[in-house]
Amino acid sequence: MADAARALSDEAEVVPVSLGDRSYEILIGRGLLEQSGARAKALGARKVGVVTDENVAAAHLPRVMESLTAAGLDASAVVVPAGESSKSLDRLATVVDGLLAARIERKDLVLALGGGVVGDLAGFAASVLRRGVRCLQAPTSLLAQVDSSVGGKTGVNSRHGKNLIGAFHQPSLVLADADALDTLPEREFRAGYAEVAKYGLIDDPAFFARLERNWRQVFAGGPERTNAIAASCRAKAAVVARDEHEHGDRALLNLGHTFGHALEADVRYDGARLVHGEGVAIGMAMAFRFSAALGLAPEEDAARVGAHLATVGLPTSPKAIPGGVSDAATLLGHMRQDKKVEGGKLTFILARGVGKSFVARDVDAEKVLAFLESELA
Ligand SMILES: O=C(O)C(=O)C[C@@H](O)[C@H](O)[C@H](O)COP(=O)(O)O
Repeated sequence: MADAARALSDEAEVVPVSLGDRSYEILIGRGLLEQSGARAKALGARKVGVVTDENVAAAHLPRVMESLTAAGLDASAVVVPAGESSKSLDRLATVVDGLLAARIERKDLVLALGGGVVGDLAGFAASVLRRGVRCLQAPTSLLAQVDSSVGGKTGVNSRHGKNLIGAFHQPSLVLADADALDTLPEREFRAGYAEVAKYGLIDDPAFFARLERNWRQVFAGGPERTNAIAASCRAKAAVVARDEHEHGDRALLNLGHTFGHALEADVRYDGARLVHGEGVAIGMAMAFRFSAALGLAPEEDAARVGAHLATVGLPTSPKAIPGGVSDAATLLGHMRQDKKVEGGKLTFILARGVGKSFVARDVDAEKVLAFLESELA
């Protein structure tokens, strides 16, 4: 890293992601968007193609463009509509076209400015542009800061399911600017909190217990929020460093996602009814209830998980989704498209208790169906 960028890092918390020659840093702190020009320059770019959405552009694009041009970089922007519907092949084509029109070259940078949708879309665009251009992730939502901007999963949705078209493309740097969370709508913040709680539920019961005690401070901002973000990034970085391409225990990060993605697909990614983090909250509560129903986890742990998520205002049942969802067989059909399916067999992340999650392969579809029926009754 160049000296100027190293000096700037002193003010931010730095979480390394160790992946050999593709290693990078996650910087967590205030005022990082204003440093995007210096950071991009330190990465050796001449041009930067910013990809963002209409809402984030209104809130943050001017200061990012100013920072890039002040650093002497040639900056352009592609702005997409906000919401999950932008994670489509059609939108990908317009983003790639915009980046090509701006003549973003191989040694330049794509800067993903936004939440999970923008990060996944822009990251995927960077992975295919001229067969691979580097990407700087500048996540502006809690969900993107603690999860989707880290680890290199990029992609778009298909009519067959969520994130079914994509690539692993690690970012070159992640700038998680705490200032961006100050103006995040409460529903978005809460949805991102589901992914924070996930890290405790996977393998860190002490972190989950701390969240149970201190969630109000996390919502309020200040050091407890920064601690929660940094702890989440450290947890994710460790898993990604062990298993970058999800051959093994990276699948643990999918806790709640098999049910959650099926619900998102079922409502056709209608964010007015269900956003991703809400789907994950319902999915995690279901994964614990399913684990209890299978006799794997104590009923009290399932109840405890549901109670905490509900306490912060997250939905915990598919019946809470406005407009309702399809029947159990249809939901099971969505799950059969999950990327963790192997030889047609369903894989779930189940738990033996809080902080004791594991990957369960070859889960009996009849048992899943019966469980879904009970959840919808
Ligand atoms: O990074 C991972 O690995 C995850 O599974 C994190 C998830 O929270 C994230 O939503 C991810 O994009 C889902 O991945 P998918 O492979 O199930 O599409």
